[in-house]
Order: sequence, then C-alpha cells, then structure tokens
Amino acid sequence: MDAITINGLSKQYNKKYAIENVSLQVAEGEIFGFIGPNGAGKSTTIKVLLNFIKPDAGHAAIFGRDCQQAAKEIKTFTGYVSSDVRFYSKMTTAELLAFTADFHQVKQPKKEIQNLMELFQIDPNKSIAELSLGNKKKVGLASALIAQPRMLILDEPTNGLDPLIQKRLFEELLRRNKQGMTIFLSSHDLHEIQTYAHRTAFIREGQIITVKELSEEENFGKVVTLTNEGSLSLAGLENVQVLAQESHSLRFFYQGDMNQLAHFLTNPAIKEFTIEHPTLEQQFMLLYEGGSQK
Ligand SMILES: Nc1ncnc2c1ncn2[C@@H]1O[C@H](COP(=O)(O)OP(=O)(O)OP(=O)(O)O)[C@@H](O)[C@H]1O
Repeated sequence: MDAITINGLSKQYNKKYAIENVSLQVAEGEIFGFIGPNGAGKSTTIKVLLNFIKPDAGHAAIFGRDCQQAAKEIKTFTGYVSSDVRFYSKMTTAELLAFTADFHQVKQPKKEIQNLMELFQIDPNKSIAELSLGNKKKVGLASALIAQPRMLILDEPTNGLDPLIQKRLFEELLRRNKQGMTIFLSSHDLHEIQTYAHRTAFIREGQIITVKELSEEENFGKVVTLTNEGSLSLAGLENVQVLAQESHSLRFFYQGDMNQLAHFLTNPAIKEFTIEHPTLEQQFMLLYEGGSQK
C-alpha cells in the first residue's frame, strides 16, 4: 500500500487553478521531496492531504485512508509542521510537549521530551507565546516528532532555523526514517532535497512536471562544458539547450543520444570538454526557467 496516493487532484481559487490534476504516489518509508517555486501549489496540495481544504476534483489518501472521509483517523498517525508555525498557547514548551506525549500515549514520555528539548535546544520554562518564530518552529517540530507518527508532513521545515539546528533536525529525520517513518518534505532548498530525499516531485503552476529518483541522475541528461577555437555549430545535435555561450566557450544541456554527442565532441575546433550530471539546482533552473543559469 502507498503511504500517500494522490489522484487527479484539482483546486481552484477565483477560477484559477492552484493545483490542476495532480497525481503522486509516495511509498512507505520514503523521504519524498516536493519542490516548486513560490505559488506553485505545494501548500495547497498539503492542505488537501490534511483536510484543511476540500479539492474541487480528485482524491487523496494516506495509508489507504481517504483524506476527507478519514481525516480524524489520519491525524492519529500523521504529524505536520507548517512553514509558519503560529501557536499562541500560554503553556510552557515543556507543558505542551508533555500534553502532546500524553495525548499520543508515548512510552517513556519524560525521556523523549528531554531528548527532543536537548536536540533542538528548547528552553523548557518559556511560554510558547513569548517565543520567536524560529523557536516556535523548533517546538512545532518537537511536538510533531514526539507523537512518533507513521507519516510526517513538513512544509519548509528549516525556514527560520539556524544551521546547527537544521543539521540536527535532518540527522533526527534520517534516524526516524530508518525506523520506518515516511517523510513528505516540501522545500525551496534544493540542496536539502538533494541530500536527504529519495525521490522528488517538481511542481510548477499547479502541475507536476516530473517525479525523479534522485539517485538516477543519468536519466535527466548531461551538462557539457567546452572550450573551442574557431566556429562551432550545434546543428548536428538534437535535444540541446544552450546554457551559456561566449566566443571561445559553450555550455549546454544535452538529453540526446550519447553516440551523437561522442561524434560531435570529435570536432577539431573543440579543445577541452567536461561532461557532468546536472545538479538538482541546474535541473530546477532548466525545469522552471527554460535554461537560464547562474
Ligand atoms: N486562500 C487562497 N485564496 C486565493 N488564492 C490562493 C489561496 N491559497 C493559495 N492561493 C493561490 O494558489 C496558488 C498556489 O499557492 P500555494 O500556497 O499552494 O503555493 P506554494 O507552492 O505553497 O507557494 P510558497 O512556496 O510561496 O508557499 C497561488 O497562486 C496562490 O496565490
């Protein structure tokens, strides 16, 4: 059974699609990245999963339970941390975590709370209301983790966290993932996704462009950088996207036949060349901006 199944999901605001015919499958035990520029539809998709909003069409399920019909049950095994954690409780951080642990009948709650407080450097005596955004976020993450959910949905989890805490968060997420937790990770941070996710979906203007296995970079094409003397024509190559061109250098993205590329590279005008896997950042730029590069 899939951990998340999304089929033909659409949602409009003011007659404009926020998401359109989105379909995705996330396997149990995956860390699944969800990348897209601002306004692409990431939060809308997550809000449907959590039944905060109703889709106009399609359906979504977590571990086979329909996100609308079984929303209550889904909350018992799904943790969620929003990009912008906004709770204004009068409780202290320690009280909130104890309450959450009690609600989810966590074994050894004191030990678990202490571990998470140390991990995220949370002051147990501060009231939630007086915390900064970053500290609220840490409490939100600790609170989601203490419940030991089978599914964890994170919307830009590192937003507002300092680098040490970001590192600790991902170490903890990897540890939990090894124990079986499925993680759905929406992020703008390509490096984060490339480092930690097993697969990622790219979403743009409400539509899924591609879902990629991050370990299989070769499926996505190559970035060729070369220096040349004299004129050079790309006419013999198909599936080429020029990334940068100057009089004696050229960089292009190539998705065509490798024999054709090998033949092209025997051109005597070419003095040096390198062939690389595109980084996720390059892929992102290619997908979103039609090839414009840093
Ligand atoms: N409540 C709303 N009312 C009207 N339009 C909305 C509403 N929520 C989202 N939208 C629109 O739907 C589209 C998708 O928004 P969404 O928040 O899902 O994107 P996102 O990928 O999460 O963006 P970001 O990375 O900036 O958080 C955007 O065009 C947004 O303006």
